[in-house]
Amino acid sequence: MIRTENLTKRFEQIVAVKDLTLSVREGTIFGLVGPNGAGKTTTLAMLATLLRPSAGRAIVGGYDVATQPDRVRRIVGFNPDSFGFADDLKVTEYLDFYGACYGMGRLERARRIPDLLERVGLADKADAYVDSLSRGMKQRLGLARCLLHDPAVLILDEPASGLDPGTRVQFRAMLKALRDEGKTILISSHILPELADLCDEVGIMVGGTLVAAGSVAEILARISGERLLHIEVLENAEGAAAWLAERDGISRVKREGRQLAVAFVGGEADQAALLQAMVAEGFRVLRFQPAARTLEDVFLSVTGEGNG
Ligand SMILES: Nc1ncnc2c1ncn2[C@@H]1O[C@H](COP(=O)(O)OP(=O)(O)OP(=O)(O)O)[C@@H](O)[C@H]1O
Repeated sequence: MIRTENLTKRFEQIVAVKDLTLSVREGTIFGLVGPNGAGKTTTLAMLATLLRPSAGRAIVGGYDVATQPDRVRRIVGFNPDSFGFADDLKVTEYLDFYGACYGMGRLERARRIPDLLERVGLADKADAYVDSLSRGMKQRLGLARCLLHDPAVLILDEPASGLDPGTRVQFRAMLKALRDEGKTILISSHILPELADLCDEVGIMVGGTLVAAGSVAEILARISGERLLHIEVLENAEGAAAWLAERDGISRVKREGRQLAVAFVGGEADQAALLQAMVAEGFRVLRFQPAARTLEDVFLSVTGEGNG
């Protein structure tokens, strides 16, 4: 449903998105995750036809975003990361305005808007001013706005940011229901665990490049050779970090006070040997523990963050 080939966007000196090739199957949720500045918003804006690619191609629902933007707009609902202005509009008026922008007739708008408000749980807010809504309610209103013209594809930029956990769970359930109705959803976040439960597949972007893509399980399996060890030493943590960084099988060491997080490739025997070597070197080891593998570890491993 969405396919990009070597999609690239340059802003003068900056390459915001570089040779991005990905595909999203119809009726699935794809999460684009990456740290700030990774190029997520730029990618989504190109797919929503708001920015023109500098090179490469993007096809949405069979239409090329560069040469058939009108076609693409008809089948895409885009929710940007900022809500924008609602200048003294009430919820219903707000949706009515956008419905008119989409070319919907008055009767169609009058029929569809109450249904949509019901669907996103805002029926009791139909006459409230948009500016008076909470952040979570605004997100749901943004979703309703995306759904006005019943698009096959939803492109949502950081929709869950700033929501409390309960609201996030509700929002996720809404997106899953839309997916189950056959919609294709591309969603971005800078927090992997936020997307992991929701998405059928995720792509991890760093510095404009896609560094990993697949199901969370596949990405986990890809880097499964590596483990994170939590080591704590009684003193001289700086010396221990420097010593560890020179050892075979250790790709990264991060120190915080006397705690060390060490990315290590090796089995149990290798771990035992490392502990022995540390002790033999004179480091007083207080704790030596392989971490349970969390999604955050995966993210840090593939993005290479946590170096140092
Ligand atoms: N209009 C623009 N002009 C110049 N540079 C831009 C423009 N838009 C984005 N960039 C740059 O492109 C890079 C990618 O930005 P983008 O907003 O796509 O990242 P992001 O992954 O969405 O980040 P965030 O999570 O912070 O929203 C950044 O270095 C940014 O400064």
